[in-house]
Amino acid sequence: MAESVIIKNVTKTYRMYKTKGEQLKDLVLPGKSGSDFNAIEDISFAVEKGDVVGLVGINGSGKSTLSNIIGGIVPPTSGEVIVDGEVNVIAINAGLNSQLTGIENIEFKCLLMGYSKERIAKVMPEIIEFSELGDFIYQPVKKYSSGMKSKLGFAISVTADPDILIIDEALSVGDQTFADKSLAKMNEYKKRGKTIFFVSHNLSQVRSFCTKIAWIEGGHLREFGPTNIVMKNYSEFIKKYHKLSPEDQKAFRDKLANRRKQNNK
Ligand SMILES: Nc1ncnc2c1ncn2[C@@H]1O[C@H](COP(=O)(O)OP(=O)(O)OP(=O)(O)O)[C@@H](O)[C@H]1O
Repeated sequence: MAESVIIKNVTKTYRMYKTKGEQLKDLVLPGKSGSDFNAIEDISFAVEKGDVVGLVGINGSGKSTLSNIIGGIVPPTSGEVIVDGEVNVIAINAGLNSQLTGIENIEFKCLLMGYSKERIAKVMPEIIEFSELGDFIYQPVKKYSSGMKSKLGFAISVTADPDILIIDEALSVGDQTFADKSLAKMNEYKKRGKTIFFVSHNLSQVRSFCTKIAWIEGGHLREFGPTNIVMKNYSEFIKKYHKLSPEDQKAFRDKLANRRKQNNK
């Protein structure tokens, strides 16, 4: 089978500051204050065309960072992602301009995807209908709730028919009817052999929808493989994690966070 996404030694490092002063000092004397934090570190795996990959991990593990790097929204600090085809990311805020109206956002995203004026005019009614936003489509996106933003993002992306679709928690904020409709659309994509990345905390949805799982822990890839195997291990981990006292959970998260810090002063 053909590889559709190859992730090679990808690391994303953010500079962290405790105060505004530290941040300013780092501008004047680079490297003298603040510390580096690896949101993700040395992640490598390859995905084949038609794979539906669930990205799982506890809060802050690096799922969104990885999906934004695969989608080309965020550049990696080192490593590379090789993608065969057009990628589209659906997340609550991905690629939407809050100053523009819903309609203007649709036009803008379609232009970015290289659509002609005629093609935009053709897909516009389809996108508006899928979005269920009614007259809100004429309002600036800054007036939208997170569910409404997610609806608009989902409607644009599924109509764009990309080769690779990344869905980041987009279903968790909408209403149930919209989530069902979106899940049906995602299943249609799956049947057509498209590559999908699905970021979710809803483990039963992940289990039923995904064929492979990448389990991210503290910025590292802990496991990658078939859903039945990785989800068994991940569910056991989550059960144990939830049984820990809040102090022990914090100690576990701190241990992972320390591993991600560099050059600490
Ligand atoms: N722009 C940024 N600047 C600094 N740190 C960031 C930035 N974006 C993400 N991080 C940090 O990187 C880590 C990974 O964040 P990310 O959003 O990728 O995690 P996640 O697994 O998607 O979390 P969640 O399940 O809570 O959505 C977090 O500790 C986060 O604080």
